[in-house]
Amino acid sequence: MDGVVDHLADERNKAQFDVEEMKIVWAGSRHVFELSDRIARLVASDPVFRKDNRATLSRKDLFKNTLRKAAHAWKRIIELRLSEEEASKLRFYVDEAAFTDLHWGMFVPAIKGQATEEQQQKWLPLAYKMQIIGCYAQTELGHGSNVQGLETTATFDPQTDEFDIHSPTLTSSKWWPGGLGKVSTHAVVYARLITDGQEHGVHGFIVQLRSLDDHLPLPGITIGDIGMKFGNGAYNTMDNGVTRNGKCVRSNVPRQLIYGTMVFVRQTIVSDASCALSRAVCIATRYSAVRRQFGSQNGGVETQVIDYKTQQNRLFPLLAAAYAFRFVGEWLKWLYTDVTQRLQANDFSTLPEAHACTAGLKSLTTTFTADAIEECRKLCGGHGYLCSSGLPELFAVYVPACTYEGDNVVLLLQVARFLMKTVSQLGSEKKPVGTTAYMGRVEHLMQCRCSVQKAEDWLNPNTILEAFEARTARMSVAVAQKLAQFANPEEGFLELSPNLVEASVAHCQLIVVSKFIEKLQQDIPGKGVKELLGMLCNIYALNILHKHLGDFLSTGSITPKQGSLANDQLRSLYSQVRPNAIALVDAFNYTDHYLGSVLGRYDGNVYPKLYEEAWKDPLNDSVVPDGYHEYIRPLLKNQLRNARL
Ligand SMILES: CCCCCCCCCC/C=C\C/C=C/C(=O)SCCNC(=O)CCNC(=O)[C@H](O)C(C)(C)COP(=O)(O)OP(=O)(O)OC[C@H]1O[C@@H](n2cnc3c(N)ncnc32)[C@H](O)[C@@H]1OP(=O)(O)O
Ligand SMILES: Cc1cc2nc3c(=O)[nH]c(=O)nc-3n(C[C@H](O)[C@H](O)[C@H](O)COP(=O)(O)OP(=O)(O)OC[C@H]3O[C@@H](n4cnc5c(N)ncnc54)[C@H](O)[C@@H]3O)c2cc1C
Repeated sequence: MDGVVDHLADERNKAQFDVEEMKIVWAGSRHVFELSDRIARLVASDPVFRKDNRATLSRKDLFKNTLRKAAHAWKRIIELRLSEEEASKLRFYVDEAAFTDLHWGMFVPAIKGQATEEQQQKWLPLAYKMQIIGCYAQTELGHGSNVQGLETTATFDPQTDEFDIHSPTLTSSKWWPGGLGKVSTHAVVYARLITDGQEHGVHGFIVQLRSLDDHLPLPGITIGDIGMKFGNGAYNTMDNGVTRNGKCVRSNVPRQLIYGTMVFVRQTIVSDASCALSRAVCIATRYSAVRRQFGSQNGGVETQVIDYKTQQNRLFPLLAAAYAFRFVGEWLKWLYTDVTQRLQANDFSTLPEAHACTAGLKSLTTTFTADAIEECRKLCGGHGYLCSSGLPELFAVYVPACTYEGDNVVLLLQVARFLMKTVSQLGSEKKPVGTTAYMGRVEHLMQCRCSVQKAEDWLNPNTILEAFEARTARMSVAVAQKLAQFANPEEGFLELSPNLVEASVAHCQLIVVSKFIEKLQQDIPGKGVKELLGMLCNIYALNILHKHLGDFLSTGSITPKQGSLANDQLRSLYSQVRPNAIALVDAFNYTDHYLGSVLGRYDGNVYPKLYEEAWKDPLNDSVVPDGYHEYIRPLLKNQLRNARL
């Protein structure tokens, strides 16, 4: 900021907490903060990583530019001898969906999680050095959610000791895998295993797709890109592929681990949600402090839009959710590490819970984040619709997260199965543990009464927790009782699926709230840091309570009066957060390069930069547009009737 006027300086001076300490809390540790900060600056200062031209590039140029960036990133990783952690941060800050996401994010983890020792020794060194590039080829044209319905077959031929991978139908073409269309040389292909004419369900197979000499597809394999996707630049930096046929090398692992890569990636998606959400919130918050509309008295300045209660009511719950998702993401990472260690010791006992938590939280956080990015666009008024705000592209890149790695509704139905199983086992030897431990107090939760009498009573974490637990337990038990009335449980499950999904959402919201509350029980240094986090936790919880009041009231978990008091408390919390809003988004420590938004600039110098940015549009290369002589002039001169268009 040297020599630059900080238009948000007054806002920063209002902060009542130690922003530098909050940056460490957000990053997770001082080590991660320092590493992230260093790598973010490295990326921001490298001209190859510029991204302000993405909206105007053609698909081919966009894609080639992504290849250039990926190659440059790899070069820098080698030159600077970056660690795995640093390299992954570098790719994060380059901020462009690319085949490398799938290589490092799914292909390598799939081999690590599902391949035998021997296979790992063969493939991992090649993958680590990027001497092969891999992708994750599960989804087909005809089946995505229904993994057991995949049609690709892998038939073992004992004579050649090979598997014949076959796409027997058009709908069995692998369709969607990122990186497959144009870049990947190898894939983990999911196919139905057939030996001796017998089927053994879906397994993963490492398949070479392209020659390592000239990149041409190997004989019998047809590969291409599936076409333009939603948004202009956005996800179109990625090649998503279609392929048929191939040959492969044998794989043999326990059935439960076949889905392991999805559990891993869903866990990373929850942390990613806090990144995408915080980014949108940072843009909307800074711009809301810069933007002024109405309220001028005697020719004085107008009101900053962030001071309107409606703006706060829309924005601050999103800010609170960004922090909430950060902390639940941290916890989920711990849960995943724990389950992985157990699996290595052949202990599968916590896998169902890990599956339910990753599936449910992936669904909850991505749905919320996608909606929140769009809300942030609206919070920025008309300028939010400009590509230079960064929000349209962020939305277009982010929104498929609601679909990939499991459609969000399909995933909530998985949580519902887990919840119903838990309810059905109540009263048996098997006691609910972990995130369902509260079900162990179901008798109390079914009849307890919320004690809130005045608005401030809602600041008690135990009060909030019990209201959320009572709501979820009562919704789950109610739907379980309805299910029990069906002679055929699967028929009942289909019929009641909307109620089941609602119970799952309630359960996942409870997890997020409880993990935020647990975070606040830790030692958190820094003046005012814990206090501010406490306010955000309360905003997150009370806003859900307000938005889902129907659930809380219909289950009798709170009274209408208590619901109204929660809303009063929310308004008071907004006033307390308001002076800290800019500092709370500064704590994300995003560079202007990463934010990619004129509206979210650190210095708040929005208007001159918007004006400057507009002139860079290719349409402004000439004053009189191309096409004037053919189409505008004849129109104006009334010569269209004779014109050849
Ligand atoms: C290091 C840097 C990291 C960076 C990260 C990079 C991320 C990059 C992001 C890039 C962007 C996009 C990539 C996108 C990739 C993809 O989309 S890959 C394809 C993903 N596909 C899906 O997610 C499909 C969704 N469908 C399913 O998961 C299942 O098939 C479904 C469970 C919904 C259907 O199940 P059913 O047929 O009903 O049941 P079945 O399969 O028979 O299961 C029986 C049994 O197994 C339990 N189960 C199910 N899933 C899991 C799991 N994942 N883990 C553990 N256990 C699981 C299920 O609960 C049943 O248990 P039960 O005890 O018998 O009830
Ligand atoms: C950008 C992007 C990247 C991707 N990358 C990859 C990749 O790298 N590798 C890969 O293998 N795949 C990839 N995919 C595919 C992705 O995993 C699937 O699209 C996803 O799992 C959803 O499956 P589907 O498309 O079959 O949806 P469908 O299952 O056809 O869903 C359609 C609708 O049906 C509903 N529905 C489906 N089943 C049920 C049910 N049982 N009960 C109630 N409702 C139901 C859904 O909620 C949805 O509303 C990618 C997809 C996208 C968009």
